Amino acid sequence: MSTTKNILEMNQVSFKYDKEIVVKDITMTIKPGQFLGLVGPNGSGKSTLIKLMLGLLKPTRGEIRLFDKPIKHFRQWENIGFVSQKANSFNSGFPATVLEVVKMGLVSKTGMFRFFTKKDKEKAIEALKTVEMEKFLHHPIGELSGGQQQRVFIARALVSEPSFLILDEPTVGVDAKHVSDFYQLLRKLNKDKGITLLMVTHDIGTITEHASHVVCMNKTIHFHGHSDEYKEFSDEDLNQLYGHPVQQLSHNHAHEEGDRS
Ligand SMILES: Nc1ncnc2c1ncn2[C@@H]1O[C@H](COP(=O)(O)OP(=O)(O)OP(=O)(O)O)[C@@H](O)[C@H]1O
Repeated sequence: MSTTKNILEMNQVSFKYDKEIVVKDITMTIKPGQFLGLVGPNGSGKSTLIKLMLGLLKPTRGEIRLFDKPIKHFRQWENIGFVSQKANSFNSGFPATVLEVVKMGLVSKTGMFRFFTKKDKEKAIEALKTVEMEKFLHHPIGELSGGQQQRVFIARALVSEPSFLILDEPTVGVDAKHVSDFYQLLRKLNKDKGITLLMVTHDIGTITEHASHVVCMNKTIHFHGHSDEYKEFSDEDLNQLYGHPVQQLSHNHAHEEGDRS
């Protein structure tokens, strides 16, 4: 049983690339076991916030703690898995098999110049089993569909057995009929494997069905709480936040007008 109090804490974090502040006064926590959906309009600072969490950018102001440690003292990066936006866009000629791609997830642990061991291979196969892709072990990655590639990238992130997994728009490129299977996989990771999840998405209608918590941001945080409370957000609140009409579906599910594939 983990004794970690908070997986992530941000305290009044602000960031600017140049002159303009793109992330402002963000205070939020993610507790072990949560599945947090991070939503907001295009350009609202979601990817920047993820880069700050991963230590790829340094805040202009404020503090970040990972697993209860100030980020500058944090060393257990293998505890955090990351699946980036557009990870699933290998073309058909890409010269790597599914197994090779997943084993690359161990590079941060093993170092580039150490050969993979039999145990590494077993771990990679185990991760592929978790995402139900073990039968594609020797397939070239580029020959798989977008959704299948995305599962392989999740396996690559899982191979170092992280307890916190960050996914940046993982359903982009996954065809609609496989999106619900994808959420089922996330549920399995969260509920059965106890992995804390943070998922960036534009799909504000669906995420509230699956995530336990939602953060809605547009430079600053507009909502941070339980997803049931987020469902209470009115059309007007959402329209104001997105700066254009946002379509509401039944049960107050919302999705953005127009597709941004
Ligand atoms: N490397 C960069 N240099 C300068 N400005 C940047 C850089 N990356 C992003 N920005 C700007 O910072 C703001 C926030 O961008 P960010 O990519 O974090 O938003 P986002 O919410 O992830 O957007 P999207 O949903 O479209 O992916 C935008 O105005 C963007 O133009």
